[in-house]
Amino acid sequence: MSFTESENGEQEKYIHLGLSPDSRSNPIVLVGVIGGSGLYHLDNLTLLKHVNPETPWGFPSSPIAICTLPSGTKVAFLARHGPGHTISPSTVPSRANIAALKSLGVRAILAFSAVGSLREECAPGDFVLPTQIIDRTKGIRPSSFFDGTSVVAHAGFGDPFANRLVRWLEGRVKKVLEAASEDEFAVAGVRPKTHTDKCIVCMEGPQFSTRAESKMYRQWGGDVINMSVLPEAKLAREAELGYALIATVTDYDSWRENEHPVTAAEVFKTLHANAKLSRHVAAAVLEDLNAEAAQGDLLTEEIGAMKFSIMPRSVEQKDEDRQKLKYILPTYFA
Ligand SMILES: CSC[C@H]1O[C@H](OP(=O)(O)O)[C@H](O)[C@@H]1O
Ligand SMILES: Nc1ncnc2[nH]cnc12
Repeated sequence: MSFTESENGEQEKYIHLGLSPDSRSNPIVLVGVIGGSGLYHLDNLTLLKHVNPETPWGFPSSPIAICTLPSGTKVAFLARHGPGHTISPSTVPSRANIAALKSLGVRAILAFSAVGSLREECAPGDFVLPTQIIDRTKGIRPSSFFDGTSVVAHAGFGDPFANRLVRWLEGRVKKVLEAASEDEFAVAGVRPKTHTDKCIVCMEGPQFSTRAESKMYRQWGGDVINMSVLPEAKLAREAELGYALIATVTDYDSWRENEHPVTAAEVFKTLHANAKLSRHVAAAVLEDLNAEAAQGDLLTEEIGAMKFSIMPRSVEQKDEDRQKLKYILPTYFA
């Protein structure tokens, strides 16, 4: 295939950004939002179309909504558990989700998740931006794009979230929560707060934790708990995408003495209010985040993150595997 001069320019721009060449045939979308439990759509957006890319790892959880902000900026929205919440946390097709977002040109993912709190100070209704993860999944979720291929890669994951992106979000989320009207967003009469520098435990589920497990996670240093941040965050790192999680607290899990342990009914009580405030936060940050993803330095730490993670004997890598991996890392598997 040959390109005109302007197409060559476009192609260079995509390769410079570490994007899949496939994104040339789609509208360029730099920011992807993954909605969790209770968050199946965003507000204030105009739907342009749905896309459903078939990736080498299958189809995403749901067709991805390509929407425009009031300014015309495009963003992609994906419902993690499907639009009707039909996919359990252990079977979310995370590889397809991350690969599909990357194929659209996405560089930054803002993921939302309903979480249980392991700390008194993180109350239902509060928002938490974690910076660390403890993995308590059980090895049953495909968690690497390199699994089953002849290519071995060891992504760095010491800082599992895109720290610069998290820092950038912190102040903005705080501001939105402070400005949100007390009556509109209060949960049990209390105004939601923002917590930073917290550690999230990702458990397998679908059952909630026992009291003993919940107490153990507190001793380990866990602050909040969910069933979804992994392998999503690992795969975003392998695909060189900036990934940050906005965790919204729904319950106190099962560690509190003399209190009943968490139930789904309790989670549902707070989901609606949290989702409403999440939409508010998304509306407040997406425009600026898109501008940062387009030309700021915010996401530069992710680009090139895999450069020295891939083991070097490329002569022994199978061509079909290189072709597959090119979908997420076109710079290294051209
Ligand atoms: C509905 S309670 C448990 C469920 O909620 C969270 O989902 P998500 O992270 O997608 O908001 C949690 O991870 C569990 O999957
Ligand atoms: N207590 C909890 N444990 C795991 N995932 C959750 N999601 C919401 N609350 C949760």
